[in-house]
Parts: sequence; structure tokens; C-alpha cells
Amino acid sequence: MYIHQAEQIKKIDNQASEQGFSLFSLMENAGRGLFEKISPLLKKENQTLILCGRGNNGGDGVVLARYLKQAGFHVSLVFPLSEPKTKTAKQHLDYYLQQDFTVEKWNTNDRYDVIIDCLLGIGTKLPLRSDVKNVVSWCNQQDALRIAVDIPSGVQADRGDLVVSEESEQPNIQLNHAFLADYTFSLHGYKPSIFLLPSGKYFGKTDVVSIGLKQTSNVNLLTEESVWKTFPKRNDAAHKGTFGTSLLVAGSDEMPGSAVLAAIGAIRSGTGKLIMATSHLAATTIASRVPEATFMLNGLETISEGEVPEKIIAAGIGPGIADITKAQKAVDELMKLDIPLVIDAGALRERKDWHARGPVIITPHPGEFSRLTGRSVKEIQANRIKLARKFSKKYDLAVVLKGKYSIIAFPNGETFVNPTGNSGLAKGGSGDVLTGMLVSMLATHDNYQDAVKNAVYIHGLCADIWIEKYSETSMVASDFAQLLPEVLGKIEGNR
Ligand SMILES: NC(=O)C1=CN([C@@H]2O[C@H](COP(=O)(O)OP(=O)(O)OC[C@H]3O[C@@H](n4cnc5c(N)ncnc54)[C@H](OP(=O)(O)O)[C@@H]3O)[C@@H](O)[C@H]2O)[C@H](O)CC1
Ligand SMILES: [K+]
Repeated sequence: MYIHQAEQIKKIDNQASEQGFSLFSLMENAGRGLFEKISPLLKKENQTLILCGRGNNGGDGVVLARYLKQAGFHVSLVFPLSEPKTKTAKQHLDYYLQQDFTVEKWNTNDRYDVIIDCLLGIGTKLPLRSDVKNVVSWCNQQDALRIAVDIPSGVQADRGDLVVSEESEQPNIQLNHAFLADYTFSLHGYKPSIFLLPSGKYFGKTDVVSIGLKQTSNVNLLTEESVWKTFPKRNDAAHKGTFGTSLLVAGSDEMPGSAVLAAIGAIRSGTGKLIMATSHLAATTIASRVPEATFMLNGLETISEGEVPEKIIAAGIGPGIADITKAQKAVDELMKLDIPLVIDAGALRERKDWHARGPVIITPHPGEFSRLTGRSVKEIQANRIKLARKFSKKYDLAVVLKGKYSIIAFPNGETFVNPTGNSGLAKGGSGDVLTGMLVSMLATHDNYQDAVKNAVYIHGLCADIWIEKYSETSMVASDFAQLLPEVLGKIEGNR
């Protein structure tokens, strides 16, 4: 599933127009596609209000109104901000009027069952003017089903922040900030703000309306199908060497549990062998929970001094590590190897030089990414896709920016948004499991990008499977020991 930035959409539209596919036809396709998605949500006796702005988002509303009226729905088409100003929207309004359909006057005392927001789309530039604010605020106070076209009015296409003023300090839903949709139907593809905060809270259920344009974007939503297709097959002749040895530098006397969780993530995700470089105390704890692991005792010290186990094909460092200085030295040593390296938690610090022989994957949560980039968490949350891409490109490494809709940005510009996961993952230890899974999948996949995508998707899917039976509140990171076999069974079974 493609995700498009506003600028990309404009380019695609221009290109289509140069190739003979007029904006008039695109708007016709948009209105027709919207009719097909929206009409099943309406009852014939419903009173539906379509509120149109002056741009092409408003034009989409005019076409939709025509189709709904032709199909016998009770629709009031209203221009609360005055009539359209773009050429294409005007053309469609002319055609609509020629079919003997009418435009209604804006009357805030009228009551509607359904309100369709075609006020502003990707042409929005904040701050919102007060005339739009008033209309949006009225909509949000009506007892009606609210449907937004392309994006809810008040939300920008590419950024997550809604109000450019001190008011925006309040991240919760504000009735006059943006149209609070029950459904949003995006044209051509999703826009980044669906996956950003606080904008994402205003979209409701989402779907895409295809308008006949060629799909190209290097920002995509991960799908389960792509995981089935790329998850490695295990042949019957496999032995423990076939799937490679993974190294996890994790755990300390202070934090043995993180290493246990990382080890569980790794051992349940396919690696042939697992070496845990850890402290004596942590090793005892790990051995009782993951007897399959072998150990490099005093692991962090030994690796930081340049002694690294042989024949490892993927490594990860960070969970449960307390000594930041030694962690950096160990990272320096691991970067000399020509293998993929995951850097997480205690090992994830600002560095001047991120250059490594093999691919580097960093897994910050927003707080850690704030430390790495010097930007506030709020700014990061509002621009997760853009900032992850920027960091990835600048330092030539893969960024897994964790949180709702984790972002995976690769240095070649390919970027993925992960749709799986829920608040069950917002617990200490779930990141440690992910690091273990990543290392293990890097050891078993031929393509490192597939390994990263699959680990992130499957990690979230475990939490989604958990809430089919249990509560998000009750999930803990140790549950992955049971969830991974179930979820991987599902993935392998679907191939
Ligand atoms: N390929 C596609 O996906 C297609 C999508 N279509 C639809 O077109 C819109 C984009 O249309 P555009 O005309 O570029 O822009 P908008 O309709 O979103 O908005 C322009 C109007 O919005 C006013 N505006 C902008 N910011 C504010 C604000 N902060 N407060 C109030 N008003 C604002 C602006 O007014 P000005 O007076 O400032 O100019 C414009 O009137 C896209 O989203 C889809 O819905 C096409 O139909 C087909 C191709
Ligand atoms: K809209």
C-alpha cells in the first residue's frame, strides 16, 4: 500500500495531465470512487450534508454529490466558505448545476445524519483560518456520522501537528482543530499524517480510493503478504549451522531481564545458534529461561577489547547494558565486522562516525531518537517519516523508529510504515524482544531489508494476536515466548 506526500501527488497529477489524463477526469474518478465507498455507509432516508471548500477537495465533493443524488440519496451540497475558485472544481459545479441539481444555503440549525467533509485537502497550509475553524467545530458537535475526503480538514498531508500556535501544546483532540472523522477516504493513496500524531487521531477508519493513476512511491505500508513472501523457508536437510550463529551483547548484573527477553526473541525467531555476550549473573538467569543459548562471560568487556566470537553472521548490542563507555567501544569493534549489526537501548548514543562494514540498524524509541537528533519528542512524533528518512540517509544506516506505526527507513530511501502492534507493546522489555528477533531474522534472511521489515511486522502481529484473546493491559514481554511460535506458524502456514 502506497503512502504519498502532497508534493508527490501534485507531480503525479501534473504528469497525468501532460499525458492527456485531465484533472477533470481525475476529479470525476475521485467522486465516482468515493460514491462507491461511501454509499454503502448511507441509508436512503439519511439526510446527508456535503461541505465543500474552494479548492479541488471541494470539487471532489461536487462530483460525489452528483452521484449520490443520481442514486436517490437526500444530499445537501453546501459551500460554507463561498463558491469554488479552481478551474476544475468550477467546471464540475457547472456540470452539476446543468443536471438541475442545486446548491443549498449554509444553515447551522439544520440537522443531518451524515456530514461529509470536502472543505480542505492536501492544499492545506496551517494555521487554519477562523472561518474553517468555525465550520469544523460545528461539524464536530453534531450528532452525525462524519466522513472526510482525502484528509480531515485541519490536518496537513505530510505533518502530524495541527495548530501552529501555543494551543498545539495540548496533544489531545480539540474540537476546533480538525474535522473529527469516523471514516476517511484517501484519494490515490494514504498521506503520511494518517500515521503521525496528533493528526492520526482525527482520521477514524481509513481506506483508499483509486483514481486511475499509476502507483509509485518509496514510502509504503508493510503488508502481511510481503512477510509471507519473504520469510525464509527451512529445508528438511537443515542443521543448526544452516541458519547461522547470532550474537547478542546484552544484559548486566543490574539488568539481566532485558537480556533474557532479547534471548527469547532471538531463539524463537529461527537462528541456528545464539551466543549471549553478558555478565556472569545475567548468564545464570538467561540459562534458566533459554537453555539453548551459549555464553561469552564478561562479554561486553571482552568485545570492547576487540575479542569477538568467530563465525557469527548477525549481531545486536544494547538491551540491559549499563556501561555506556564500554558499549561504545564494543560497537566500534562490531562495526569492523562485515555482518548486519543492530544497535539498541544502552548502546544507542550519539556518534560522530556511524560507518560500518556491514548494514547498521538502529532501533530508537522517540525519546532515544530525540537524544540522537537533538529534536523534541513532539517534533519527532509529528514528523516521524521525514525525520527517520533524513537520519537514515545522512548516516547510511537503517532506522527503526519505534512507537505506534513504527517507521523503517533504509538508506536507499525505501521507507515502510508498520501497521501491526498495539498498546500491549508499550511495556518495558518489548523492545528487547524486538532486538533479539531482528538479530535472529538477520541471521536467517538473505536480504537484510526483508529481515528488518519482517521482524518489525511480526513483533507487532504478536501483540495483535494477543488482544484477540486477552487485554492490551495484561500483555508482558515474556508472552512473546508463546506468541512467536503461534504467529510464525500463521506466517509459515500462509505461504
Ligand atoms: N491526485 C489526487 O489525489 C487528486 C486529488 N484531488 C483533490 O484535490 C485536493 C487538493 O486540491 P487543492 O485545490 O490543491 O487544495 P485543497 O482543496 O486542499 O485546498 C485549497 C483551498 O484551501 C484553502 N486553505 C488552505 N489552507 C487553509 C487554511 N489554513 N485555512 C483556511 N483555508 C485554507 C485555500 O484557500 P486560499 O484562499 O488560501 O487559497 C484553498 O481554497 C486533494 O486533497 C483531493 O481532495 C483532485 O480532485 C484530483 C486529483
Ligand atoms: K477534507
